Amino acid sequence: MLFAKSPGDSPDRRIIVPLDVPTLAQAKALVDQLPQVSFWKVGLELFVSGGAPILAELRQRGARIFLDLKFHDIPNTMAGACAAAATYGVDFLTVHASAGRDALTAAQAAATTAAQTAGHPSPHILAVTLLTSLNSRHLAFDLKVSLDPWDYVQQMAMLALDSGVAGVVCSPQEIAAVRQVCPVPFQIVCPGVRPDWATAGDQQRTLTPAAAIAAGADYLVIGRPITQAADPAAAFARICDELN
Ligand SMILES: O=C(O)c1cc(=O)[nH]c(=O)n1[C@@H]1O[C@H](COP(=O)(O)O)[C@@H](O)[C@H]1O
Repeated sequence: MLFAKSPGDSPDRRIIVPLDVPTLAQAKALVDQLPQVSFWKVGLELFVSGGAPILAELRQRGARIFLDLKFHDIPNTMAGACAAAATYGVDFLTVHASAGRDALTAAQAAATTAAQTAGHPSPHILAVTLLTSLNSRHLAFDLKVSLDPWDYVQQMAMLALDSGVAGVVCSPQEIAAVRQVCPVPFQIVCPGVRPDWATAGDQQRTLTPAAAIAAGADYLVIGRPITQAADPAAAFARICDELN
């Protein structure tokens, strides 16, 4: 499962759909509704409520898995959590970049070792740079960070690269900032993606799917525009058409 995006990856294989639902039954129903989706994200809501069975279910169906638990803790705890998560055989796993260099390095090392012991390829640890629900005002006034999102994300990306993790999660608005300092094959995975026919909701720093791919995203995480559409399969197909 350790892979870099191949240049031949078609648009549909570069879209990751989050299973942001409260029960395993609802998650399975969504997976059944969207057989075209090859890459699913399991996040906090579903993992806390339903636990690991959804991961086994997705693996059995041959899907790629992004386990998005956004760990943020001291290095020893991060290492233990990432080692445990790596035994599930997932492709991507998230931690917060602001946990710091030692925690990031420990996370990737522990995940790699645990995955190998369990007979899985190592998961790619992705460092979340700055949540896409935050804007420059939140950064300046609430968090008292003096950098704007572009510079802050770039700093977090340099820290992630330097710490040995495989990539970052960032808004599509900062893809160029990341690529300036993190060469391929460092992975750039972007939520905060909104087709122009969808509402932004709580996302603050967005681009359309086509603009995000044009800017150099390796993968797009697109949730509610697909999963809360009246016809999720049609919404997914419409986004793929726009990317083609
Ligand atoms: O790590 C993530 O996936 C993530 C990071 C971030 O900065 N922003 C963000 O929205 N996400 C996730 O991406 C998904 C976006 O979903 P939608 O806003 O419905 O498209 C959610 O599952 C979020 O948890």
